[in-house]
Amino acid sequence: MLIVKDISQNFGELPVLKNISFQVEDNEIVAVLGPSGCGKSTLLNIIAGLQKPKAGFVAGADHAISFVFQDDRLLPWRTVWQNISLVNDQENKEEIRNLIHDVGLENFEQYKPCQLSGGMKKRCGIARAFYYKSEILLMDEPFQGLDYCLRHEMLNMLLRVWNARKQAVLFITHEIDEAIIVANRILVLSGRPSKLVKQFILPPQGERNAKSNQLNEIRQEIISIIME
Ligand SMILES: Nc1ncnc2c1ncn2[C@@H]1O[C@H](COP(=O)(O)OP(=O)(O)OP(=O)(O)O)[C@@H](O)[C@H]1O
Repeated sequence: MLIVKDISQNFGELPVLKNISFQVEDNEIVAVLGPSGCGKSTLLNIIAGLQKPKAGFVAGADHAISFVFQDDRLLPWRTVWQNISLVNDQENKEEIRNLIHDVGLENFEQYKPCQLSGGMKKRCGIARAFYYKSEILLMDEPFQGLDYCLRHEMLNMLLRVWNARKQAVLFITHEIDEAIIVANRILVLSGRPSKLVKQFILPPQGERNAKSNQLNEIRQEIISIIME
């Protein structure tokens, strides 16, 4: 479980985050939405321990955090297999094979990043993040810049991998529909200084219909919070 308690952050005179508190349970995908520049990446950097907050604390994920960034950060001189395997000391061949299968990279194990498409690099990054045994997986707009179809393919792939492993995921995005597809819970932040305005609990994946009135209402409410 991840506990974020009363986090505030300033950059000089600029107040960015104000008293942000929430938890992410094990086996839960929580999406964070908010207007551009409200401090989503700042929050993630604080949780990852890359930045110290002005106030508040983060608990529950001190030692084991996986991070998927907007860019792929694969080692260019390593193959797909090696990029995944290197995050753990002991190589678990079966788990790597399963992950490569689940992300759809079978037969590309020996390819290097320069031989992969953008989507394939994302798949490799996701496999690597799940292979590293972490308490929480942090994802900072991992599918930004991908076209609509590819983004949907990636979200389905993420859900497939997650369903087989169920781990705590904090997913930062500015795409409302992305959050509605992938998350169990959505946290909505206001503009700077950013506060946690509201959280939405989504219906279980199997019962979720993107066109349902319930999800439309959630979508509209999120839009009105973000546009305020
Ligand atoms: N290291 C830093 N030094 C000074 N200001 C910073 C620093 N990092 C972020 N900021 C400022 O903090 C605010 C929040 O930035 P952040 O990148 O966290 O927002 P975001 O919500 O992730 O934005 P976006 O959705 O556009 O990616 C911005 O005004 C930014 O200029």
